[in-house]
Amino acid sequence: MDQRPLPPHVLILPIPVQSHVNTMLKLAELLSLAGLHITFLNSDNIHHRLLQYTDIQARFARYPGFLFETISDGLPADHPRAGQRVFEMFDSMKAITKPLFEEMLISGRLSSDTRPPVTCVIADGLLSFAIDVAKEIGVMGIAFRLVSACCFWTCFCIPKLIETGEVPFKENDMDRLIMCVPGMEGFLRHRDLPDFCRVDDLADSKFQLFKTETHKTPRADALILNTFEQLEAPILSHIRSHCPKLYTIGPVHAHLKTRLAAETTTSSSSLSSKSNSLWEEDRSCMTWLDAQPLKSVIYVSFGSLAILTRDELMEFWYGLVNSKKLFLWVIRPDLVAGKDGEPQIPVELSEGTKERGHVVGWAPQEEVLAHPAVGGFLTHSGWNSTLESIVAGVPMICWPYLADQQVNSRFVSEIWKVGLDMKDTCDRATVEKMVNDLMEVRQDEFNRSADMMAKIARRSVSEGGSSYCYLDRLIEDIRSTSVGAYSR
Ligand SMILES: O=c1ccn([C@@H]2O[C@H](COP(=O)(O)OP(=O)(O)O[C@H]3O[C@H](CO)[C@@H](O)[C@H](O)[C@H]3O)[C@@H](O)[C@H]2O)c(=O)[nH]1
Ligand SMILES: C[C@H]1CC[C@@H]2C(C(=O)O)=CO[C@@H](O)[C@@H]21
Repeated sequence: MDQRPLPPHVLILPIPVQSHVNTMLKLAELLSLAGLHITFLNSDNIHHRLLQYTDIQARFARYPGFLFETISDGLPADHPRAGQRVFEMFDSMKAITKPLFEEMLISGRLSSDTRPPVTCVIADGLLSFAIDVAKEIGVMGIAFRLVSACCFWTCFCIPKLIETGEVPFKENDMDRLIMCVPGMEGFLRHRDLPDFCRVDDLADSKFQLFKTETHKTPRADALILNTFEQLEAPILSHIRSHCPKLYTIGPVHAHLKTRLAAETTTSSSSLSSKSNSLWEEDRSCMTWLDAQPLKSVIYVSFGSLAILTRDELMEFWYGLVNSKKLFLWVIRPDLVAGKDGEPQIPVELSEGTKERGHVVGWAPQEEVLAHPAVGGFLTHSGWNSTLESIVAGVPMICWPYLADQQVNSRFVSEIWKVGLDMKDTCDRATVEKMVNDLMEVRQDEFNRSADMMAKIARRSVSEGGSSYCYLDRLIEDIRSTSVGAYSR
């Protein structure tokens, strides 16, 4: 066996959905900046959409060791890949993607005379099969779970929730406190648990997926989380007692910006870390924002997967118009369920929107949140949106839709105090009141808190910050384990 150290070659496997791909592409670029070889394994569906709406090939061409590969997600081309149906992907990936992935790694066809063999696998934290394959071929297997530490830890405590009878819910007292999740005893209620805990039958496939996959995480050689120490310290210490090799490198989007800015080559300065959008961005919103007063606009977006009923859409719409505040709203082409034709929009809504609103199908969200005219964010509490809002110092109104969003919204309002939790309600009066509380009545209070948290977040990804140091340590560990790869 040739004992010369193998150059590090990392294979990255995301769950094929917008936010996971987006964040893992940013990690891939951070590792490429450090000179590591990267093979990024997208699904055919995602790869096609990235080529359609981004300059992804050109952007990554500057990294000679970077290569895109594709693999089937096992779903039919016309599958919606959104809403609760997104979870069907896990069955198809286990049935179809897993054997293809295994063959890809074991056959060694990702290496050649000019490309070293894979020496490390970084896989989405819910794809434990990829860690098993990494072990099989004797290379480092790292889980990257794309949710908050508080959500990860809540999922990790699912067996305790079952043991103590907290799940399934016995009574419908959704405000009863949960006392068996260490670190969350004083404020986590039943309604704040991930939505897949709201089941009567524990054999529910989504419930079992999160319970099983989360509990397999310690089998990985290490765990990466997109968070920063100062944001979730108490929870991170609980996680480290089970996953001692834990790298907190977030907010990843801000971390990449910092490292690209530090690059001396002129090409990197022109290559701002663009978003990796799967929809066409409508930049008219930036021109519209330029014409608005400071902190006068509430930005509204429910991420890439949430699906609203028509009634929910109307309640948000009336609440926004009745608040008399300016609003910028992302209404994705597939946001509203059963959009069979465009029923008549009430005149008071169309008039109010014409006067104070701007609607786009997809926005350059990081740029929007950084715009001085934006004073608030009505969000579904997806983890990337939450981190982007924290870094931008923009207070939030949280209307969680699924999974981790319920936990995130509770932390935003009760622990980090950078917003309001609108969980489990959707009526125009509440929307109007919360928008006015955030944008007017309590604006100074939330801005002070949000500004403080933004400074801490930015410091963590600056040189010498906790996330900056953890990323350096991750890169060093990948390099050193590459030496012993294939001989484990
Ligand atoms: O008009 C838009 C709207 C969103 N975004 C971006 O899309 C991403 C959305 O990510 P996120 O806020 O995390 O929401 P989801 O797309 O819903 O993400 C899924 O995956 C996340 C990470 O696991 C989870 O936290 C969420 O709950 C889950 O729904 C963010 O980076 C946004 O900047 C845009 O660029 N333009
Ligand atoms: C897109 C969904 C698939 C799983 C993700 C997740 C996680 O724990 O990684 C939680 O639910 C959703 O937010 C994500």
